[in-house]
Amino acid sequence: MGRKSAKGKEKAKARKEENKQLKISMAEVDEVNKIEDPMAPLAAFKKFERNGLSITLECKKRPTCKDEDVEWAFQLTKQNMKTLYEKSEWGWKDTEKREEMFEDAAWYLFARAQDGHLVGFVHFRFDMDFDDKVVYCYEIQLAKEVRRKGLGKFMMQILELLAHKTGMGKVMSTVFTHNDDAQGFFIKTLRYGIDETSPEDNIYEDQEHTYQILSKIIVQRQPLGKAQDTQNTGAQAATVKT
Ligand SMILES: CC(=O)SCCNC(=O)CCNC(=O)[C@H](O)C(C)(C)COP(=O)(O)OP(=O)(O)OC[C@H]1O[C@@H](n2cnc3c(N)ncnc32)[C@H](O)[C@@H]1OP(=O)(O)O
Repeated sequence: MGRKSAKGKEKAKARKEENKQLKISMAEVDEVNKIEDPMAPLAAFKKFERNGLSITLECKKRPTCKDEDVEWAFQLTKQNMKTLYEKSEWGWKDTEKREEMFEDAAWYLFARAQDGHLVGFVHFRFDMDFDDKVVYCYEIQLAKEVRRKGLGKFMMQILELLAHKTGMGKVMSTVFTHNDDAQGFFIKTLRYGIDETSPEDNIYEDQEHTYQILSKIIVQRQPLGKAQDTQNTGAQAATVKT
């Protein structure tokens, strides 16, 4: 066996560095998933009082949610999305969707009306997507009576703030190309772009897909160590237009 070339050594070193960084990132995501209430430093975002709505927002990890609340979220998702899923390459399967929504790794941002009944939710996760630490929005679903009043935008802005506070690099979501409401909402209003991992961005992919992966980069303006610094809350919130 001959000697490895200098180039080969450099590549191996770079790969080792990448693996090391990946392990660090994974450990950081694990730490974030242990936070009890990631919205604690975002008190100003726990109320939405606008356009005739008076809504309370609460952020919970799935194991601390009531089963009946997650079941309500599942039923709303089915009501809003079943037809859209049936038009996609995935189809709709009650068991699969329910299992996904009940997984321990799920986080919920619930929206409640003044009398306590649920009107909407976001199911999201702090996770790794390839090499990136991300907040992945699995689902945003609102009841019909509270739509087009700014609540969806407000909830997605909370997700961006959570990503910022916890040092995640982007917020991602998967959206059907035939869901005009969601396309308008994510691309035009929230200014999400097509993620590099979206199937149409893959030059080796010639199959047509009915979904796109969208994302928004979160610019980190402070070191991760200060991610939970509550004194910065006002300044962070001010950077987000609601
Ligand atoms: C990752 C996923 O979960 S994809 C699936 C998304 N969920 C669904 O499709 C379920 C049904 N829809 C909904 O639950 C909601 O309508 C959402 C989440 C899409 C949007 O939430 P809303 O509270 O209704 O949106 P919000 O009022 O914040 O809208 C802000 C802006 O987004 C845009 N927008 C919102 N809904 C729509 C729509 N149906 N069509 C086009 N643009 C829209 C508009 O510019 C709107 O501003 P405007 O009302 O002043 O024109």
